[in-house]
Amino acid sequence: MLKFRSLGFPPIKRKLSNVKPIKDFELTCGLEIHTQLSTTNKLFSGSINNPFESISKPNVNTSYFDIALPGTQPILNYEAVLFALKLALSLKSTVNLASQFDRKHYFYGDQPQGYQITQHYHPFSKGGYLTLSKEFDEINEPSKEIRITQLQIEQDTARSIYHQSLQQNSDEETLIDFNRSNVPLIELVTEPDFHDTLQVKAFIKKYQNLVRQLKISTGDLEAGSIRIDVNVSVNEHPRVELKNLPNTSSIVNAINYEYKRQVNVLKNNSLIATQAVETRGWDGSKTTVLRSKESTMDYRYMADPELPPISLDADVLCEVAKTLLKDADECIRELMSEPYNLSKKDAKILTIQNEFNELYNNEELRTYYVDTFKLYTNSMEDNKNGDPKIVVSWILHELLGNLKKLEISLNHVSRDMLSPGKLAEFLNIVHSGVISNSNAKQLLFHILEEYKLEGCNKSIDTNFVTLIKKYDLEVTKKIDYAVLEDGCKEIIKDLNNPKMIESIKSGKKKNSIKYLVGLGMRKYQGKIQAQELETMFKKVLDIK
Ligand SMILES: Nc1ncnc2c1ncn2[C@@H]1O[C@H](COP(=O)(O)OP(=O)(O)OP(=O)(O)O)[C@@H](O)[C@H]1O
Ligand SMILES: [Mg+2]
Ligand SMILES: [Mg+2]
Repeated sequence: MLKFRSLGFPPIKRKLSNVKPIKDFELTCGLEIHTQLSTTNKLFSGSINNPFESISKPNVNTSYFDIALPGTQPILNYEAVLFALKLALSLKSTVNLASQFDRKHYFYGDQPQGYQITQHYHPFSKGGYLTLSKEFDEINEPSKEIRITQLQIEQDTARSIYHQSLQQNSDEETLIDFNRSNVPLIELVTEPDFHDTLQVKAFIKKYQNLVRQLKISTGDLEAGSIRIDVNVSVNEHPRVELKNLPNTSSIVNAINYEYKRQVNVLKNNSLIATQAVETRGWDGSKTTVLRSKESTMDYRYMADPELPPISLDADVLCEVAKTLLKDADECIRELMSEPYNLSKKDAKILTIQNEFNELYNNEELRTYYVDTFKLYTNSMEDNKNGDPKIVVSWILHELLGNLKKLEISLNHVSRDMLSPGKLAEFLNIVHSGVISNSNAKQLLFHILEEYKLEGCNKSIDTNFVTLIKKYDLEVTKKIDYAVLEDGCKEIIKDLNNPKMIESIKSGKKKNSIKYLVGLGMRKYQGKIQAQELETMFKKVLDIK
């Protein structure tokens, strides 16, 4: 059996370059994006919606309707409508208060109904846009609006698995797994507004972030929760539709290839397509013809007589709009200004959900940061001391790292043992210098680990002052500098590496002093601040 998650081409690590424009030939692209919705049940049946079900368990989430037994009828799952509404409203798309379903007829093994239920004549919503910017999305123009043509709700097909038959002399056979059949999809169609690959890449990323922020999809391209067809044309010539693009690098590389190919065809005075729209696939290095669409496909669209229109009340739209979160760019901008003054990088990490993550979502993370920041800076005002930057660095580097390592959800810890107030208190203690940074990191890990071992029970001791005493983690207050100097000299002597010492002294490998500091921390069991040790090593080595 094929392992679904590993299907596709290996991701390309190098940075994807933008398309190189060829004089007098303008590239134009439009996208069709299919997004699997993470509703509990499927679109028109009560089956469990789990397109990631193990491939070794085919057809387990399948009902009679999903395999199209005659006589079975669709019943619309309104959770999918709610998800579509969230997306449409976020994209400022005008929602149709009475959209309808149509049948798109074609014959294929993974579509036993003989048609796909989609929305052709009266789609769910029309219009809308997503704005890209140079500042946040790394495009070349200061700002670029990509217009949305429409959003439509439709059902996914089953999954075809092609493999060689085990019987002698027989051809390749196709297995069909119906777990994916009837999973809800939204097809988003954009206007042909893209003129380079940076814009395409930026749009995909922003769209992925949006569906993750809305919690309507895992937004994963490689795993197939988002599948994108790209339409490519040059100047006023017909578009070519590209399919089978499993990830962003394939999309960018296929557009680059297709643009050059079409320009060459035009330079040779040939036609791009003999029929209206040619569909081509991507094999990892070139595009090849799959079919010439309109000539062979007559979908015979017709309204589905078994499904009434999706009738929505304008009040419902207002209620759903109220539940939507603030625009991600706005959140990033806010975090980059007073009082937080975060770097763009940190503000983005707090706001954007880069991957589907069960341990925290970014709304929780950002709120946790903001609450901790406020409590920490309030207490700073009382004692006129503190460094607001340590809040973000502890949350992003220490806390998140530990949560991932221990597989604990932020939601759990932030509700009880490490509320924003508790973390602010902890950071105050760290800043006061009672405990060294490295011991504080260990203490944080320790209490989280205890929490996990106790089955995430809130009865964990988080009285930091007593814990520091209990584990003897307090920094030595009265440092005898003469003793420390001897200690540092001893470390250098034991290290017995004159080459390294020379390179530190000469400034060639300045940072290697951190290695010495590490040795010092070990020697003094973290009871001396790293800074004190670094100063002493510099003194001993006569570094200014
Ligand atoms: N001149 C053009 N150059 C590039 N893309 C174009 C051009 N004109 C239209 N497009 C794009 O073609 C796509 C048309 O998608 P749409 O779903 O409407 O039709 P389709 O591809 O014929 O149907 P299907 O859903 O069956 O594939 C849009 O993404 C649109 O932006
Ligand atoms: Mg298409
Ligand atoms: Mg389409």
